[in-house]
Amino acid sequence: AALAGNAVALWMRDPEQAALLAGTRTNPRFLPGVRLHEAIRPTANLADLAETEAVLLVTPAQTTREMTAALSAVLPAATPLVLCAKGIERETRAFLSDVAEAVRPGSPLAVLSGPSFADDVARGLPTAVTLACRDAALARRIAAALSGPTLRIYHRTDVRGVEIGGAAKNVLAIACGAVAGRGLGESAKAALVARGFAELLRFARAYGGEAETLMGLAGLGDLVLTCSTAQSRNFAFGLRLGQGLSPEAAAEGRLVEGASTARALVALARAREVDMPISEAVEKILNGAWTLDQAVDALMNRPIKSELE
Ligand SMILES: NC(=O)C1=CN([C@@H]2O[C@H](COP(=O)(O)OP(=O)(O)OC[C@H]3O[C@@H](n4cnc5c(N)ncnc54)[C@H](O)[C@@H]3O)[C@@H](O)[C@H]2O)C=CC1
Ligand SMILES: O=C(CO)COP(=O)(O)O
Repeated sequence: AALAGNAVALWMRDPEQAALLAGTRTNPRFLPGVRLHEAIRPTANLADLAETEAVLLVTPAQTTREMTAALSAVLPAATPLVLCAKGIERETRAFLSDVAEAVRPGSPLAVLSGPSFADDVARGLPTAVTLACRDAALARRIAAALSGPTLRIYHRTDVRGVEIGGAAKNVLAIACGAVAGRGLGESAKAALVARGFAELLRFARAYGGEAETLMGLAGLGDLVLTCSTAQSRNFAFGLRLGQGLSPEAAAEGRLVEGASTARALVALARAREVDMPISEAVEKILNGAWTLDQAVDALMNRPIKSELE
């Protein structure tokens, strides 16, 4: 937002961290080596966001409900909220836009997703993402306001498709990482990306997302990025699972959204009879029902069928 020429208030919950960031202009823990843009003003006071034109919510997916409620107390009802987390609410199996809509009914809501490591965006490396809002004019306005010389934002009205892409690709990236960690080869990884994408499409169709959205940045684009490199925490988590670490050890205390979302994703898929064998395998590995080798066996020994099924 700052690179696009906006004045930005950056809220964080810890007043000490906010003061430290305001003073040092660096955050060695979360963004090492990046100097905070001069147009960004850190604050620990949510009320400082009351007059902003739009709020980007970038806390973990499972905090969406509590954060939207906290924001509702300080924001005018007309302030657009842009959800940036990628996941599904674990307890309720609700999509994040439905969570925010339930807490703040009728207020403008958008979802921002797509292939974009925070580190790349903060360093001003070229990045392209998708923003969806049911109000097409608002989608265009927010996309234009946040786009800058290094960040290009496409807009759509398909909120569901964009949020499904972000949530599901994290689960699939864990599978890709596990294949890499177990040394199963690049061919297996490519097969997983392609068959994982087929799962994503099937799931989106069953839940009202548009196939074209999933073929774009928020689906295929983010799946390819997250399945390619250990710069992704989901991929790196899978990599360590593949090397034999337990889920707890593999997370290394970092946020792994795919691990939090896997069970809800699989439950939603089952509820509408969507076949998602790769996501199911990830969920079974995470809950201890299968070893990685059992998962590979199960995936390779499924009945031979048409590629389009
Ligand atoms: N890091 C990345 O490259 C990208 C992240 N995302 C998504 O953004 C979301 C957040 O991810 P990151 O920023 O990378 O995670 P992170 O773990 O680096 O940072 C999360 C931040 O949220 C704060 N936080 C955690 N619980 C909170 C709570 N209950 N209330 C207030 N603040 C809380 C933490 O203190 C931390 O500052 C995730 O859903 C992720 O999938 C999306 C695109 C790229
Ligand atoms: O969503 C991301 C890139 O688009 C970040 O992925 P990880 O959460 O796996 O690091």
